[in-house]
Amino acid sequence: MTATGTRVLVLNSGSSSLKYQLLDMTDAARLAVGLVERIGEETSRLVHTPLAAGGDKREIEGPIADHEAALKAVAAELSADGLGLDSPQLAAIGHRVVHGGLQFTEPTVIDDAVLKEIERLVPVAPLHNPANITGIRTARALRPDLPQVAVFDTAFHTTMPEYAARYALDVATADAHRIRRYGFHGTSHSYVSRKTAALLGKDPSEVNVIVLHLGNGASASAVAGGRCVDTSMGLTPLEGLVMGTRSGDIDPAVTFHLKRVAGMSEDEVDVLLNKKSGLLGLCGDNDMREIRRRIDEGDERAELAFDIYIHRLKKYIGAYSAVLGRVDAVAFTAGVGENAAPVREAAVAGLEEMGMAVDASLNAVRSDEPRLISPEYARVAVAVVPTDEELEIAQQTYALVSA
Ligand SMILES: Nc1ncnc2c1ncn2[C@@H]1O[C@H](COP(=O)(O)OP(=O)(O)O)[C@@H](O)[C@H]1O
Ligand SMILES: CC(=O)OP(=O)(O)O
Ligand SMILES: [Mg+2]
Repeated sequence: MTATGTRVLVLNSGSSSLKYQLLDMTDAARLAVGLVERIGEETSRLVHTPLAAGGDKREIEGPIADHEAALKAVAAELSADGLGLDSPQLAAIGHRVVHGGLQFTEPTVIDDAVLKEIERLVPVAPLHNPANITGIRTARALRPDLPQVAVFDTAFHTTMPEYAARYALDVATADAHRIRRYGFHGTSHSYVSRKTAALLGKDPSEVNVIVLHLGNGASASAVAGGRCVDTSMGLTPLEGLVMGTRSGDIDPAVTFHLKRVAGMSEDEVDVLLNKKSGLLGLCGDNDMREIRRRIDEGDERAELAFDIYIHRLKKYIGAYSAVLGRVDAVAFTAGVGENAAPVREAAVAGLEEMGMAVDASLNAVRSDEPRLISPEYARVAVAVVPTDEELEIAQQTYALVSA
């Protein structure tokens, strides 16, 4: 496939948001960036910045019913800046697709068969794959002639050894239903682990990195010499760390208990664990900024929620240190990891015996650049490494269509 244009539109559809970037791949310049949030609510908001047109940020408020309406609104904003989807300079549209199962280990041009497979995986990514599918269908309807490429969150984790990926479940049952650890946020874990190696002046093959992707969804991964060897999310993006609204690890028997003793239905348990738990369930807020503000005012519920979040994070740092044997770096990324200095400080506090420490003044620096926050004497580099899933998706998409 040979692309005629050099631009790629990247769509990152979340359960209630749509993030997008239009890039020119000749120099990876961002021409437009934006976000639609609170899709499906009365208070939806589109924030669009036409960087190429030198235009100011535009904010449009008002209800946007679903991801189809969101993408059409984005297309209209791009058109207004002369960057519309009808442009002959557009080479492809790259989609973040959260669950690719075992079959998708590489970026893939989307045809009907691929779309069908992504649909088959909806039960194991119920918050994410439906939004991704709507994004693909809408984009295809707008530009049926253009290649659409899926870049999967699960792809980077397919290198995990069998003993890390397989649950200790009856093998026949697990295999019949393809139940195993898939892991997510892989595009970010891959990008950030490579950037961390570069920050240390090393090749990815030379370093062992623990990546902590802390956004609304959150996951940890152990990356040895550039390959993922373990990660905290599992069959679905519910396992592992405490998240904005998801519980992360719990005793699976809690689910039987909720059904048998608390009388909840399957769907109610699903909604409880995915949407009403995590930081939100613990203290009523899922935004780390708000939690820190409440802690500063002496709010004990917010403080306990923070402590539970940090305790889980610490457990994974410990576990992945043992899995890797030698850790060269711990990298914090995504909304919370990049911005919340108190989270980084608390997660590493007390780990001096493991060679990990945070320097308070380095940790307080705000920057969009990858940076070290550990003191010089520390054996393990602790770093803040901003993720860029959109750039990574654009590069993988363009590589595929221009090959
Ligand atoms: N300045 C900040 N301080 C603390 N937390 C922040 C800050 N900015 C953003 N966050 C956190 O980042 C989260 C969103 O992260 P992000 O990576 O954008 O998530 P997602 O991609 O899953 O939507 C917010 O819920 C918020 O808690
Ligand atoms: C997989 C996942 O949890 O993604 P997000 O953080 O975008 O919700
Ligand atoms: Mg994200």
